[in-house]
Amino acid sequence: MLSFDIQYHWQDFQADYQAQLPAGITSILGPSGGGKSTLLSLLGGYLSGQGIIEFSGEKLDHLAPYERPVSMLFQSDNLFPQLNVWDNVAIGMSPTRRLTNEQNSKLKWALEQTQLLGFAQKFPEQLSGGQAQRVAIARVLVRDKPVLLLDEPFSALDPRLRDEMLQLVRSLTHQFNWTTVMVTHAPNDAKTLGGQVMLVGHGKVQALVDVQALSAPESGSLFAQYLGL
Ligand SMILES: Nc1ncnc2c1ncn2[C@@H]1O[C@H](COP(=O)(O)OP(=O)(O)OP(=O)(O)O)[C@@H](O)[C@H]1O
Repeated sequence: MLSFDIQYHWQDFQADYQAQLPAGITSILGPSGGGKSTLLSLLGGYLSGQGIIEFSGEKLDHLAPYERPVSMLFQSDNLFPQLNVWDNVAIGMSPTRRLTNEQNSKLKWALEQTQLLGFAQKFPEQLSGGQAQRVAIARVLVRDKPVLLLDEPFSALDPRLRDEMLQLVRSLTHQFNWTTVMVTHAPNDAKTLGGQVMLVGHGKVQALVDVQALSAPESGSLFAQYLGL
């Protein structure tokens, strides 16, 4: 269970987020500027607020990003351009990229899972957008953290590839029992991922419901308003 009760201010923006998220997938939807990315950055430790963040009973709020049981994937720039695919993943396990035999096997396994075995020697500039995001997912796999935060990582991909990536995140989340939280602007992404959806607006968690509610939102509900129904 990932639970949080966080207060955060920045200039005119005042946020106060509370929720409890079980293992599985939660997609965050909501209007632009409503505070979705801010919430993700607070959970990842890239911004600091007041309050409490707990994962499985462990308090995270005083931990630096790298000490948290969390991996984060951004829309782009997840890779080091000067390192090849193998090294971009290796750095997730060891800053020096010197790996034990066991770590080497794990890296190979992660490249297999993300269908990148043939790309190990390629550099980021030689990859398509989808391949680059798969490398970032391979790094998430070797880091082996139970919480995965995604900030619109697939929004620049064409629909078919985007769907493939969402399916990959969905199956890895279930396979490894991750708590995955993804910000998106597309209600369809949330439907593909399954799980639950959280509506964030005006710096607050306004609703948290099963994703099926998106297909038939109650008239007058906040989700219906957000979807323009
Ligand atoms: N440290 C910060 N630096 C710059 N802006 C910040 C910071 N913290 C909060 N904000 C502001 O917080 C508000 C919420 O932004 P945020 O990016 O979280 O919204 P969002 O829902 O993710 O929007 P979008 O869908 O457009 O990405 C904005 O007004 C933003 O300018």
